[in-house]
Amino acid sequence: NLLKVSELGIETQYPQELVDVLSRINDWGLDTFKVEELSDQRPLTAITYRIFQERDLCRIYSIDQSTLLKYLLMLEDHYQQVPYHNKAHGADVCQSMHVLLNASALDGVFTDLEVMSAIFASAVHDVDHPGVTNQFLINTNSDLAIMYNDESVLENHHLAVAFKLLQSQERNIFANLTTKQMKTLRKMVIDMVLATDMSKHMQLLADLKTMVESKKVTGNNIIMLETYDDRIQVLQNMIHCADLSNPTKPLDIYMRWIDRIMEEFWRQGDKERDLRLEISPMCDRRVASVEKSQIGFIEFIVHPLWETWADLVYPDANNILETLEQNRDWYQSHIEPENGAFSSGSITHDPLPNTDTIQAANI
Ligand SMILES: COc1ccc(C2=NN(C3CCN(C(=O)CN4C(=O)CCC4=O)CC3)C(=O)[C@@H]3CC=CC[C@H]23)cc1OC
Ligand SMILES: [Mg+2]
Ligand SMILES: [Zn+2]
Repeated sequence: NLLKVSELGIETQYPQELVDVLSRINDWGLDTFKVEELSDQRPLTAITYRIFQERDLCRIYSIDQSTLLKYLLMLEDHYQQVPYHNKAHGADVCQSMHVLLNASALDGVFTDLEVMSAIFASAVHDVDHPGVTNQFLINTNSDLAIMYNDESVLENHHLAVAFKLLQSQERNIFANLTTKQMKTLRKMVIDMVLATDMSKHMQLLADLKTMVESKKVTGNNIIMLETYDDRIQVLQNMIHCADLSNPTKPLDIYMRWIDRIMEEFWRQGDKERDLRLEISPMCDRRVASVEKSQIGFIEFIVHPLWETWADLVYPDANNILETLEQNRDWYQSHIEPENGAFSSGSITHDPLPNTDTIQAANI
């Protein structure tokens, strides 16, 4: 088992099973929940450590393995125990980003530093998330909203926590980067995590569409990105896609993410009800229509984004888009029937949002 610990980075009673599950590290559809169970609740450390090994980043950047483990374990401990935005989500987005970076249309496009920045940004992107939205933090005059003046409150906080944890010498995984490399990494990580704020979604998607229309490729269909703005725009859309990847995963895995996000939204709705605040979209557990919310989420947000991403890296994301459309069709055909006026329980009230609802959702 000692060998296993150094290879895996964490202690576990199931070393062989964990090694077997992690052998799918490069696949879309790795079961993050299985890693969570088999790693003794250390999915973020297990997955991120494996990706650093897979990409040989410790050798390339002289990162001491015990320093990396200390940082990852501390980072993981700073994810809160909330239903969805917990360490399993961080691990899932990190692994999804890792797979997206392997698109053949992006072969050789990004430097090792950009790749490490993207993996790091994904691992840290929701650290210390309190399980409520930016709007809720603003509406309740929270300390975080005061600290960040209502602008990308959560995303600024995730970044501050992630970089603060680097400040101790025993956890500074970037100690051997040059000053210039660290400056570049820090800027790219900030730009990527800030791009996970859903209020940036429409602008990000519009810019991606423009890039797709004017796409320049080399002879063997590899995307050419000449400026920092082009390069960071692709990385921002990539982390945004990874953050919105639940509906593109195998249906059984997708359903388990839905259970978690809905419980987190409903707990926020419970708080809003107690505070006599207007209950946010999809947050009222008494009038929930989970299927309709997912269809709206896919139709208005997830599919437009993934359709455009699939264009950019054509044909590398075709299977992902296919699974998304199959999952959408599944929910379309499983909408609970409109209940009669006298039925109890979850009668559905959520109308599919028209555009001003979407605008109102401040996305
Ligand atoms: C697995 O399922 C989900 C996973 C994540 C999210 C997130 N949602 N959001 C916004 C909430 C407000 N939004 C809306 O209400 C838009 N909208 C409607 O008006 C009807 C249906 C619908 O989606 C936009 C997305 C987040 O901000 C979370 C944090 C970051 C990324 C996605 C997360 C939503 C999911 O299922 C609805
Ligand atoms: Mg977030
Ligand atoms: Zn996230």
